[in-house]
Order: sequence, then C-alpha cells, then structure tokens
Amino acid sequence: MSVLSVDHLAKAFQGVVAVDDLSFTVEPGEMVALIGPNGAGKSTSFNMLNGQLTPDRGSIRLFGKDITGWPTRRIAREGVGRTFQITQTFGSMTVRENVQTALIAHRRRGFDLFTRAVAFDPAAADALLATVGLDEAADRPAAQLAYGDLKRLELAVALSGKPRLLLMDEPTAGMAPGERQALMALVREIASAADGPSVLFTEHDMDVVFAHADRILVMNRGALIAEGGAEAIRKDPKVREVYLGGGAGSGASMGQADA
Ligand SMILES: Nc1ncnc2c1ncn2[C@@H]1O[C@H](COP(=O)(O)OP(=O)(O)OP(=O)(O)O)[C@@H](O)[C@H]1O
Repeated sequence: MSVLSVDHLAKAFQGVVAVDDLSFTVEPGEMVALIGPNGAGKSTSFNMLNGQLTPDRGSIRLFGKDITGWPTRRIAREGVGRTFQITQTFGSMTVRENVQTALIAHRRRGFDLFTRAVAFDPAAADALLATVGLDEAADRPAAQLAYGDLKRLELAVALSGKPRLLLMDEPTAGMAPGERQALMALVREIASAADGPSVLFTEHDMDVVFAHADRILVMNRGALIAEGGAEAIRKDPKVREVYLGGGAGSGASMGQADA
C-alpha cells in the first residue's frame, strides 16, 4: 500500500489556481522530490498535505486513510512530520532540550507541563541526536550550532514524532554544497531504516535532487508536468522548457544537464 496517495488535488486563491488536479503517490522507503520553478505550487501542495491549507478538491490518503482537510495536529499525530525552510528551533535551550520539548509535544499525556523539559526522557532524546550525528552537541545551546547542525537538529525534532511520512521543505537551503550532500545522505539512511519514514522533499538544487531522489515530480503552474527518475527528468523536453526555456521559469538550472 502507498504511504501517500494524492488524487486530483486542487487549490485556488481568489481565482488564482495554485494547484491544479495534482495526483501522485509516495511508496514505502522512497525519497521523492517535488520540484518546479517559483510559483509552481510546491508550498501550497505541502501546506495541504500537512493540513495548513484545506484543498478545494481532491483527496489525500495516508496508508489508505483519508486525511483530507484534517487539522495539522491530527495529521501530525497520524504520522506526517515536516521540516521547514526556515529552521524552527529554540536558541536558548540546549540541543537535547529542543528534542525533549518535541517529544513532550508528541506524547502529551502523563506529563506535568510545569516540569522542565530537561527531565523528560533524555535517553530517547539522545538516541534521536545520535541518529542525526549530534550526540556530542547535546548540552550546547542550540543558538551556538553551525547552520548545518541546526538543520540536523530540526531533523531530530521532526523524527521525534516517529513520522511515517516526512515532508522536507527545501532541506538544504542556505547550506554549502558539501553539507547539502551530507545532510541528504543522512536523510537517505534514515529513510532506509526498517521503520524509517518515506520522504517527500522540495528542493531548488538540481544536483541534490538528481543525486538523492528515487523519483522526481515536476510541477509547473500548479500542474504535474513530468514524473520519473533522474535520467528521464533530465531529458524530458517539457522539463527542459520550464527550466531552460521561456516557461514560468525562475532561471533555475538543471545542474549537470546544462553541461
Ligand atoms: N496565500 C496565498 N494567497 C494568494 N496566492 C497565493 C497564496 N499562496 C500561494 N499563492 C499563489 O499560488 C501559486 C503557487 O505558489 P506556491 O508558493 O505554492 O509555489 P512554490 O512552487 O512553492 O514557489 P516557491 O518555489 O517560490 O516557494 C503562486 O502563483 C502564488 O502566488
């Protein structure tokens, strides 16, 4: 059974069509990239998938269960995690406390809200930090972390809810090229684990997309215009037109395909 099934999803804002009849699936263990030029409809799609926006039409199913239009927290509880382009961590808390706070949020029952996060299941927090390679930074304030490490912390926070589907919004934005590849290799490792989440990510860096996505979905002007592996997408005339020609192009490049 597919982890995620999106069928005929649509959303307009005051008559401006942002997403138009979008259908795709994400399968167990897959890393799927959702790409497209600025304004293609990627963020709107993500916001519908995690409940921040209600679709006008269409359905979203998680392991066959219809979650269309559910509120964000209920969708999160059902197993959809998300990381954001702008990192959302608490700078004054330690790295471990950030993860503990996320664990508290996910396991709300049976915990006294007036107790500091520091007392809450440090072993579980440390296990998550080890997963993302941040165990040695556990006692440091998050504000002191280098940018790449903050992204890893955000990943640990997202994993604290044991997601079955992880939505990653521009996970490598603002990172140096070497760091980008390392982060995505880590995400691959996490997705490949026995109980690891499938991953759907948006990304502007084509080298990251071509190196790490099992499958690539290309949107333009709200619609899906192509779907396939790196080779097929590189060669697809519609995709090349959008990225290199006159389409709704953002000037984005096709990475090695330009060479
Ligand atoms: N809240 C909103 N109100 C009005 N129009 C919106 C709103 N959100 C998105 N849009 C419009 O919907 C279309 C799709 O936008 P969206 O942000 O989903 O694209 P995107 O692919 O995520 O772009 P980017 O790569 O720049 O983030 C655009 O025309 C955008 O202007």
